[in-house]
Order: sequence, then structure tokens, then C-alpha cells
Amino acid sequence: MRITDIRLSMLRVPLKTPFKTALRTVETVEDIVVAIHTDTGHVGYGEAPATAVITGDTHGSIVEAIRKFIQPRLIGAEIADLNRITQLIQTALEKNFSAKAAVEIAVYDLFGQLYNAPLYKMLGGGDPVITTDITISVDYIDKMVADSLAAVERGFESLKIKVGKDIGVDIERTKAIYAAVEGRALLRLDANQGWTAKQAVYAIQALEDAGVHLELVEQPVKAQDLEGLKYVTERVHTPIMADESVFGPIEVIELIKLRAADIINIKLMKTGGISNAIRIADIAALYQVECMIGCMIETSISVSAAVHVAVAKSGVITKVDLDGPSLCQFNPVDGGVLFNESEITITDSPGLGIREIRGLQPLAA
Ligand SMILES: C[C@H](N)C(=O)N[C@@H](CCC(=O)O)C(=O)O
Ligand SMILES: [Mg+2]
Repeated sequence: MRITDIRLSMLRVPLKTPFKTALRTVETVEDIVVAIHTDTGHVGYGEAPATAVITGDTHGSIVEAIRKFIQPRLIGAEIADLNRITQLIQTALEKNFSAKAAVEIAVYDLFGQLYNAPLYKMLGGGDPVITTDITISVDYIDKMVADSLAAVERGFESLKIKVGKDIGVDIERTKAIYAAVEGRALLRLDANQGWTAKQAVYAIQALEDAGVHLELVEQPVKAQDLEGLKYVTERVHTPIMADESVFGPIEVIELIKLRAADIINIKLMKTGGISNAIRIADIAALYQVECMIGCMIETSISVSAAVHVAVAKSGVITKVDLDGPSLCQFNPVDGGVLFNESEITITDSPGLGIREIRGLQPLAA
């Protein structure tokens, strides 16, 4: 099975409600979809969101990285040579992790199709059912409480509460939501870099003193502020998770050695795809550091790939934040992973199992 062509499209899917974090507000998924065609007629799919404020990737940079740097290396490549292909992708250019991720995901999809097995089985197997949290956007306190209660009614037992806008209001937001859902859902906070290290310690200790139990606090400080992250981690009981501070395996090794965080959030759009996500999971397992697997504003195309990784690496990926498809007004994909609110199930179809994607707008070659 050899690669003959790589075609790019734009996919737009409106969100159910605006997604609001300390970094940005998004109303519609607008992602680049990669379709890798082969001489056997098999097609593999991947997807890249343009999360410029986190990864630096834009639609233009994703398209340019694939067309000018990655695609020329892959035409004619044999899918069975998976490790050679992932190496070609990762070394095609610096950074551009979302472009690399989209192409790698499509290649792994084809690798599963080549051997007629669902991807997670090719990655080592596991229980094909996992449970995700759902994000509660940062907003007025009453709105966040109402959104949290509605999420619990939909069956979500873990809520990822976005904070990081105003330290005083963030403490009140969290207390109000905790009081409303206590005993029915676990709370994770994600400040998306919105606090200073001292503010984070103040807020988390205030919540601990008030008896608010948090499962974890994600990325309290600026991405580059590893010392600040370590400062927070050392001073609170609540586990601290690194998200924007770590992208690839080398950064993860540094973070673990520094003991700057307790948990690592792996995202395919930060790692450049599946090969480095697996490396990070294996490194974390060696050091006995827990991981979450997360996503950006993505549809079920690329989130499916993360689900396969989560299942295959469930020994170390103990927390799942793969709510992208649940945030979308509709699922543009036929076949593959089943996203049913908090419950995600992988079917037996080969690769990612995607049969068709509706609403693709092809980009001129
Ligand atoms: C969607 C997911 N629950 C999430 O919160 N992901 C990111 C932010 C994604 C984005 O801004 O596109 C995170 O910070 O964990
Ligand atoms: Mg985060």
C-alpha cells in the first residue's frame, strides 16, 4: 500500500455554545482535513485545528507545511514502513505540530487498514470503552453553575472548569459550582495560563481551606514559566497538571526531572501526532507520572486517533479530556469511534474506521 496523493479540505462545524477560555473564544470548528490516498484505493484521514494561541499553527501554516515540506517526502512511501514515515514527517520541518499530527493520524489510519485491525489493537490493545469529561466555559458564575448542572444531567461525572480570568471571581466560580454538583461530579480546573504563580497558590490554597476538593488544576501559569509551575506544585496539595508548558518528549523529560508538575496533558496537536504521544506515555510510565489525554477544538476525526492512543496506553493515561465531538452541533463523520456524551466506544473497523466525512470543502492543490 503506497501513498499516491495527499488532499486537503476545510471542515466547518458549529459548536453547541461558544467555547470560552482565558486565551480565546471559539464558535465554530474550522479545521484542515487531510486525506491520504493510496494505490490500493484505501484512504486515511487526519485533522488539524489552527490553535494559534497555543501551538502557533494557523490554517495557512498548516497547509503550507503539508504541501511544501511533508507531502513531497511521502509520495510513494510504503505504509508498512510506519516508523520510516513518521520519521520523515517529524523531520520535514521544525515545529508545525498540528500539520505533522494531521498527516501522522492519516498514516496510522492506513496502517490499521493495511493489517485490517482497529488502530488501538495495532498500538497494543486495551478495553475499547473510555469515559471523557466535558468543558464548562468561563463565564458569569450563574451561567457556569447552570452549564455544570446541565452537564451532570447529561451524564458527565467529570467537569473541566475553565478559569484564569480574574482570581477573585475564579475562586467564587469554583466554590459555587462545587456546591451545586458536589457528590455528583469531580471538578478539574483549567486556568489556561491565566494566573501568576503566587495567585495560583493563593487561589488553590483558598479552595483547599474551604473544603473544595479538586481532582487537579491544569496549567495555572504561563507556558514558559516552568519555575512558576514548580513553585505552585510544591506549595499545594491539589495535583497540578502541565498542558501548554509541554509539547514533545524532550520537554516532558525536563519537566519530570524538574518535578514541575504532577500530571502531563498529552495532546496530539502538541506532540505532532501519535508517535510522540506514545513516546511521552512510555516516558511518563517509566517515571510513574500520570497522564491525561486532551484535545483542542477538533471533531471526531482527530479525536478518534486520541481515543485509540488512550485505550492502548490506559495504564498511564488515566484521565481523558476528549470532549471535542460533544461540543460540536453534529458529527460530520460516518463510521469509526462512537461518541455518546461521556462514553466513547471504539468499533471493530480497521484503522480509525472512518467511512465518510460530510461537508468537506476541498482546497485547491
Ligand atoms: C477542548 C478541551 N476540553 C480543552 O479545553 N482543550 C484545550 C484548549 C483548546 C483550545 O483552546 O482550542 C485546553 O486548554 O486543555
Ligand atoms: Mg488545558
